Amino acid sequence: MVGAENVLVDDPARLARATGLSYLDLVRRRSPAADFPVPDAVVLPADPDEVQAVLEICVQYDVGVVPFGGGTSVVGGVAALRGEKTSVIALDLVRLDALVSVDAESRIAVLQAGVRGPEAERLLAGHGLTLGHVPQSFERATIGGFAATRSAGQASSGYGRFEDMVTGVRLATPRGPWRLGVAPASAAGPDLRQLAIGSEGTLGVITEVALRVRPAPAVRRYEGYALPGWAAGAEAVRDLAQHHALADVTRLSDGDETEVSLALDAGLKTAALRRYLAARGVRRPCFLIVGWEGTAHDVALRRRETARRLKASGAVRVGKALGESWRHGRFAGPRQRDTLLDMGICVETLETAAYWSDVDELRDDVRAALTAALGPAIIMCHISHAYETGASLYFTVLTARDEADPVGQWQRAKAAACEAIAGLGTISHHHAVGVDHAPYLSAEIGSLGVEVLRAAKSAVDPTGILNPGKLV
Ligand SMILES: Cc1cc2nc3c(=O)[nH]c(=O)nc-3n(C[C@H](O)[C@H](O)[C@H](O)COP(=O)(O)OP(=O)(O)OC[C@H]3O[C@@H](n4cnc5c(N)ncnc54)[C@H](O)[C@@H]3O)c2cc1C
Repeated sequence: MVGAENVLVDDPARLARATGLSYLDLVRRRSPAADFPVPDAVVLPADPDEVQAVLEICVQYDVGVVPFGGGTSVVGGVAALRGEKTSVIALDLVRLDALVSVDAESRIAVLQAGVRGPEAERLLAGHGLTLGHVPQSFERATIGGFAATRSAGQASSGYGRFEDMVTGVRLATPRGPWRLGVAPASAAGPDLRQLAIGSEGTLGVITEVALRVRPAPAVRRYEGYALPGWAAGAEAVRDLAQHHALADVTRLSDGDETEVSLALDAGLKTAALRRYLAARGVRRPCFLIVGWEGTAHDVALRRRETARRLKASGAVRVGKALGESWRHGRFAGPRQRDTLLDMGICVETLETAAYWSDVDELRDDVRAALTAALGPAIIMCHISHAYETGASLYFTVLTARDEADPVGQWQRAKAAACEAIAGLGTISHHHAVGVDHAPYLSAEIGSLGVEVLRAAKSAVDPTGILNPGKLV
């Protein structure tokens, strides 16, 4: 049905689809014990009909199916868990790589699930359009993966989170095809698109996504500011968010993250910059990156208002070099992980979001929990997604790796952070639930919420073949 050449059973192909890209995935892959499950086969369908046909065969033979997009999950979302099944396949969507249609009048484009971030932008640019979804995993992650995980891109303040962009979704399910989304807004009961988005491959395989698109920006302007400390920085971002003055990219680093940027960014004249900031009363700076995209007129107008409000909040303008340096290095951070691992360092990230009234307490609690679990560690934090009501918090942690038990070391630290988060913030602002956050889901949505998700799953996937062991 998909052709023998599109069913792979060789070890390299199966191993390549066995894990995502979390620190634990990387550590396990490096370990000689290689202690992680591997799919029995990799199947590469070419289109939605082939995806549907593969699911029907998997129902018939009771085979588990792990949808695989870019494989950038950092929560165990693509782990080849079997659940109660004796066999499991990785269903790689990479061949679903087409721009299906463009409705320029409605500004909607339909993309197949396997299209990666850069290719989506390339295909849309041919029509003078952009999606504007640029997460840090942009280069590898796919349209289907973004939808399945409720992804948030770095320009979410301007373009919205991925779920804000989705106008419709097409799924293949064990019960048959399912299409959702016929109008820009609807009061026809609960919005079932929102059930599909974030379903992490447990309710169906997303084969196509209809997306709100925008004219490709004529101008991109990125610049940097410095705030005198975290509290002042968070207050400035809250002020922007609550006065509709956020730039498309709005990213506030805490003091520790700023110090690391200052130490590592060769493009910045650090000593001169420190003197300049100190002269303006900013001794321990927190950098704020702001970036606008759009027409020259729109960018100028919005930039003026953001700048006016930032000045009133005590921000000192650092200039274009800082903004551009961040923009050019925006995908580089994760590439350094292998080097750090080689040096015996444990390096991982985690994220959450909370209402403004809880943001500071949550940041303190997570830092304290990580410090108690890890001992000496560098713990950096930034806000990269801001809303009128609150903000995300993203932590980057570096510490000496416990060579005797590197997996246990991080699992204990992550559990401590999750315990600190539960009740105050969300267990995931954009990394999704997967395996790692599943134990904390009921604290957020209640045991009844988990039951509702399980009931939805048993309606569309009665024999439980889809992504065993994830989400619920
Ligand atoms: C370095 C790095 C940086 C990251 N930065 C960000 C960021 O800035 N913002 C952000 O939101 N996330 C980020 N992530 C997390 C990750 O990239 C996102 O979760 C992304 O949306 C996953 O897309 P993917 O195509 O790689 O999906 P995969 O990793 O392949 O899959 C993720 C989950 O979705 C399911 N799935 C995938 N495709 C489909 C489909 N077509 N139908 C149904 N289910 C499917 C999988 O089964 C799995 O459960 C980052 C990850 C890394 C490694």
